[in-house]
Amino acid sequence: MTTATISSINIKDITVRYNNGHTAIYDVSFKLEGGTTCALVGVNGSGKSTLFKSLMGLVKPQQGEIQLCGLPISEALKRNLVSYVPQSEDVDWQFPVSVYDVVMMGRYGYMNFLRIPKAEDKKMVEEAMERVNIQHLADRQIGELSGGQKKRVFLARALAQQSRIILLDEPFTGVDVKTENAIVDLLGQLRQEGHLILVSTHNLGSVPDFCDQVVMINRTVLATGDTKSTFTQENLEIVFGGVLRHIKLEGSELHDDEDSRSVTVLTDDERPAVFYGRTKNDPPAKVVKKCLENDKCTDDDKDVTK
Ligand SMILES: Nc1ncnc2c1ncn2[C@@H]1O[C@H](COP(=O)(O)OP(=O)(O)OP(=O)(O)O)[C@@H](O)[C@H]1O
Repeated sequence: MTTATISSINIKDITVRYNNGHTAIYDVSFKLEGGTTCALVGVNGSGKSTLFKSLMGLVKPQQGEIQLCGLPISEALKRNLVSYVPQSEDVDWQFPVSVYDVVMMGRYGYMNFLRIPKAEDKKMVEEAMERVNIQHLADRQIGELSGGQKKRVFLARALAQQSRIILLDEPFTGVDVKTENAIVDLLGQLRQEGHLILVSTHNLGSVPDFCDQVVMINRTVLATGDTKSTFTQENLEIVFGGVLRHIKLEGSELHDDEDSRSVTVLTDDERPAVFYGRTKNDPPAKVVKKCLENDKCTDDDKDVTK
C-alpha cells in the first residue's frame, strides 16, 4: 500500500480567519486514521463547517498545516481521496440538475475536461445509487426531493467518488429515523471497508452508537480521543456549557412516525450521555425542555404532541 492510499487526516495547529477579521478556529490539531468514524461535535458557530471547508481547500488557514493521506490538500483532491457531503444550506437546490447528474459529479475527477462518462463511471454511479436506495429517483430534479433524499444523493456522490476520506456535515439534519438508521448502517460498512469518516452532528444521542472517535471543539479542540473515554459528561459540559442532562431514548410511545424511541432522564449511575440541553432557556427539543423543568419525565411529558 502506498502512502497515499492509507487513509489519514493530520491537522497541525491550524487557524482560520475570515475576511471580516473573525477568527473561526485557532490552533486546531488532531490526527485520525482509516477504519474510523469520528464525530465532530460542538455548539453552533464553534467552527465545524469551517474545519470541513479547510479540509476541502475551500478556505485557506492563515496558519498551520493539513495533510490528507500524507499529502497536501490539493494533491489529495486531485487524486480523489476526499469527498464532502455539505450541509443542506450550502447547496443551491434551484440549480437545474438531475439526481443522476449530481451522483455523476463524484466521477468528474476521473474524467478528462470533456466529462464524457465511461462505462466504469456509469457502473460506479449506478452502484452508489443502489447502495443508498435512490435508483428510482435518478431522473428527478435535485430541488424536488425531500431533505432525507437530498442527503442520500450527496452520500451517493461521495460513494461514486470512491474516496478514502468522507466528510459529512450534519448528515442527520432533516432526515427521518429510518434514513438516519440507513446512513448509520452505511457509515458502519464504510468504516469496515477502511474509510476514514469525519461527521459533524448535533445528534449527540447517536454518537456512542456509531462513532469510535470524537473531536470536541469550540473554536479550538477541547477534547479528542476514543468515544468511550472522551465522550463523557465532564467533557460534554465543557463543550456545551449550561445545563447538561443525560437522557436515554427508548420505547415506543413518543412518535407517530417510525421513531420508536422515548425519553427517560437517567440517574448519574445510569448515564451513557446520549442527549443534551444547552441552557435552560434554549433546550434543543420540546421534550427535553419539559424534562429539564420538571427534573423528571412524566408520561404526560413524553407526549411531544402536547
Ligand atoms: N464566510 C464567513 N465569513 C465570516 N464569518 C464566518 C463565515 N462563515 C462562518 N463564519 C463564522 O465563523 C464561525 C464558525 O462558523 P461555522 O459555520 O464553522 O460553525 P459551525 O460549528 O459549523 O456552526 P453550526 O453548528 O451552526 O453549523 C461563526 O462565528 C460564523 O459566524
